[in-house]
Amino acid sequence: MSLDITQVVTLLREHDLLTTVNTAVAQQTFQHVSYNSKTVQPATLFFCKGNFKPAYLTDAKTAGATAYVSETQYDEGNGMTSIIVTNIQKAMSLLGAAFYDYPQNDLFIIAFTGTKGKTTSSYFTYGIERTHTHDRVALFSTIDRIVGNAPEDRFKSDLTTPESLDLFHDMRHAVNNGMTHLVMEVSSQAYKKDRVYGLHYNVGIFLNITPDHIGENEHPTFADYLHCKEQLLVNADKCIINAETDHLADIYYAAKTTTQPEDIYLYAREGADVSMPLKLDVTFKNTNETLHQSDFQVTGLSPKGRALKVDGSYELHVPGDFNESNAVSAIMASALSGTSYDDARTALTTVHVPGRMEMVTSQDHGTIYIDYAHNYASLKALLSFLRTQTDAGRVIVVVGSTGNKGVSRRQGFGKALSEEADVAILTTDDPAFEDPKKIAEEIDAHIDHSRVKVQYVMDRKTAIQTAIKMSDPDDIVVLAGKGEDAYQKIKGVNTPYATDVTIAKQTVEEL
Ligand SMILES: CC(=O)N[C@H]1[C@@H](OP(=O)(O)OP(=O)(O)OC[C@H]2O[C@@H](n3ccc(=O)[nH]c3=O)[C@H](O)[C@@H]2O)O[C@H](CO)[C@@H](O)[C@@H]1O[C@H](C)C(=O)N[C@@H](C)C(=O)N[C@H](CCC(=O)O)C(=O)O
Ligand SMILES: Nc1ncnc2c1ncn2[C@@H]1O[C@H](COP(=O)(O)OP(=O)(O)OP(=O)(O)O)[C@@H](O)[C@H]1O
Repeated sequence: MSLDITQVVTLLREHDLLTTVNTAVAQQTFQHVSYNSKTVQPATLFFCKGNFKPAYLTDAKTAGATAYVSETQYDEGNGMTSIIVTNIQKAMSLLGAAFYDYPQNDLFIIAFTGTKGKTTSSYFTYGIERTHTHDRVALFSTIDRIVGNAPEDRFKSDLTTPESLDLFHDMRHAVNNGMTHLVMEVSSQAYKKDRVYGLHYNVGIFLNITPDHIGENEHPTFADYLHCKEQLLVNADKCIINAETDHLADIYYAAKTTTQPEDIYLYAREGADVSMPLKLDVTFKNTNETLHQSDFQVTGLSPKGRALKVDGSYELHVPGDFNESNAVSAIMASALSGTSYDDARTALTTVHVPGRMEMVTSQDHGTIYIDYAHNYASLKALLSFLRTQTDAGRVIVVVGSTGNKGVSRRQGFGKALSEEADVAILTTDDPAFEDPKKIAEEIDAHIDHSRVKVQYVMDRKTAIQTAIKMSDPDDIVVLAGKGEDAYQKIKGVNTPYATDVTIAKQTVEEL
């Protein structure tokens, strides 16, 4: 892979991003691109972005960077080619795609956004596409990034949607590994930070939106959050929208700005209250639901919905009524890539999503669910589903909340616990630089104590043990918020943590 200075300048000019360019030498070719001085090699085009310090440019130059792209001119860059732009994130995304030779052109890309269900729906789609493509599908999710089928092609993600240079690097890697399809999650931050600027998807899916990710370092307002999420549809050839989402009209019109109505698909559960007079294309209904499994029936309603050929019954071994809706989005998205009903039906029976609705059973105590629910909407959806499945026992929830972000979640947890839980064991999540006890007290301030018994057990492992030990066989114990996280973010350090599933299993074994 390489990029020469003429291509850089042309591309930036075409997109009206170039302010000035001062070339150090006439002909310059870049063999590497980087936004981190620690990874710079000779002949690197270096990007100065974010909370950047000029000293990083000195480091980059010393390591062999020959040019830098930046919104500001730096003395530290004297002797290098300086490429000054109006928007570094957009420039980085465009140049990243060009450097890696537009790998997106060789991939059928299915992209999900939504406040909740992105990871789950992406795993469902990945499972279906694995069957359909005979294992030639990549996955960029919050949990894992999978760029091939060898063990070394699978690694943990640091962000839901990677920084643009990493994104295009990994796409190229996937294409070189023979991948033909990509399933990816696109966070609202990805649009806020232009990590996916210029990227188009074959299919874009909008799952739902509820207030979240609003605050310092995220979105200033809900309107900004909604706008960022809608950009996924604006950049998709075909759009699938969950018609049960809040703000449907706004979302539909965003899709319509660039996509013909014939290519916009709406789905909803049978009997759902759809808030605008639009015709559904696909509907679904539950036919059998237990704590372990969901059976549901999908029906095409409109001519284009029927043309997807997704009609029929499906079996999902990831419980939760909300997961039926996630599965329908995956079925429709895969159908648009040419997947057959049989492939989708077969794949969904075996699909597993790490840290989502994981179940651990015990003999003399309750059934334990480990789930990534970490805001009001998800905890409410999770607990109300579990509540409908248990007539006798109590719902015991172990939960904390993150520090220095998503502060509104604390109130949301208090509300969801008041509405659906019997016992809340307040504990530590990822406290960052905050005191976890104070976070727990903030959750507690929103709990209705006439309905919910509250305990504080700040060590998460002890909290889990306490919850399991206090449970009776017909109780349900929910370990919420961390999914399969193997760390706790404490004072800027990812402190190793055994995972909720491991601790739950160990506790059960030791009982
Ligand atoms: C607010 C935000 O978007 N921050 C992201 C951003 O940070 P940044 O550009 O300021 O980078 P930085 O780490 O402060 O460093 C500044 C620059 O100096 C460079 N540097 C640094 C040290 C050095 O020695 N040399 C050097 O060159 C860094 O490589 C970087 O380019 O770029 C970094 C990668 O380059 C990201 O890790 C970081 O995400 C932060 C950690 C984060 O957690 N963001 C969250 C809010 C996020 O994006 N979440 C969404 C999911 C939530 C949702 O659904 O919306 C996601 O997609 O994951
Ligand atoms: N469609 C849905 N509606 C409401 N809640 C959901 C839905 N799907 C999943 N959930 C709940 O949200 C939790 C997180 O799900 P998932 O990881 O799939 O969402 P996500 O959009 O990737 O979340 P995040 O942005 O927080 O990573 C699940 O563990 C489950 O409790």
